[in-house]
Amino acid sequence: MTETPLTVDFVSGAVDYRRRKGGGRGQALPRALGFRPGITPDIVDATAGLGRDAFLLATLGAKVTMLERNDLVHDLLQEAMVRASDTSNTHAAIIARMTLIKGDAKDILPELKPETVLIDPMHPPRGKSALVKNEMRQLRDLVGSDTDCAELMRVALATTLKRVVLKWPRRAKEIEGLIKPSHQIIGKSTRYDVFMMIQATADQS
Ligand SMILES: C[S@@+](CC[C@H](N)C(=O)[O-])C[C@H]1O[C@@H](n2cnc3c(N)ncnc32)[C@H](O)[C@@H]1O
Repeated sequence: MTETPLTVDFVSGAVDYRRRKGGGRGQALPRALGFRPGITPDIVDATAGLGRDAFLLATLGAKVTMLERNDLVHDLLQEAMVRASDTSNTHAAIIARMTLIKGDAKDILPELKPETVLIDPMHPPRGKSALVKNEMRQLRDLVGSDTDCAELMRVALATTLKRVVLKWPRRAKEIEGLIKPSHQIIGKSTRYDVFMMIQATADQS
């Protein structure tokens, strides 16, 4: 059977379902990033990928700057943003809150000096690889394993003003050499490690 090519789609399927039926600000990701009643952070998504997290955050009202270093993934995102904008006023309003930049976040974050950063690198391969979703496997085939994610975390922790959130598989090995997170939000398969900058500085002293 031929495999469907990797696509980015903000108007149908799982992404659309999550927009319409998802748990809003109560979901683990927005909570980890500091969404509160009346507070909507501006976010830099340093590892944009297929844009699903960024789109969800923009749906919840956040301005999201997406960084993606892979040329093909960047272009898929850009095309999907144009298609979504043309679909409806609702989608156009969400996409208007999303900005896409091509390049390596390790170089761009120091220029942006962001307040809140999300980092979701390609995760280490799981033992039960058949369970890895098809599109994630296709993305991994394209971009590789993000073996520099420890360095990306170090740059993010050094340049972000308020909060860095690392999205990581719940049971995966820790990234070596990182300071301890201020707190964690643990879901069924995913864990969010939250690094608050004031505490991160205090921990290092
Ligand atoms: C696991 S995917 C992110 C999935 C994304 N959170 C989503 O909701 O679709 C990781 C992506 O981050 C990109 N990436 C990894 N390290 C990066 C870096 N230092 N700068 C820019 N992009 C990076 C990879 O090319 C890949 O497309």
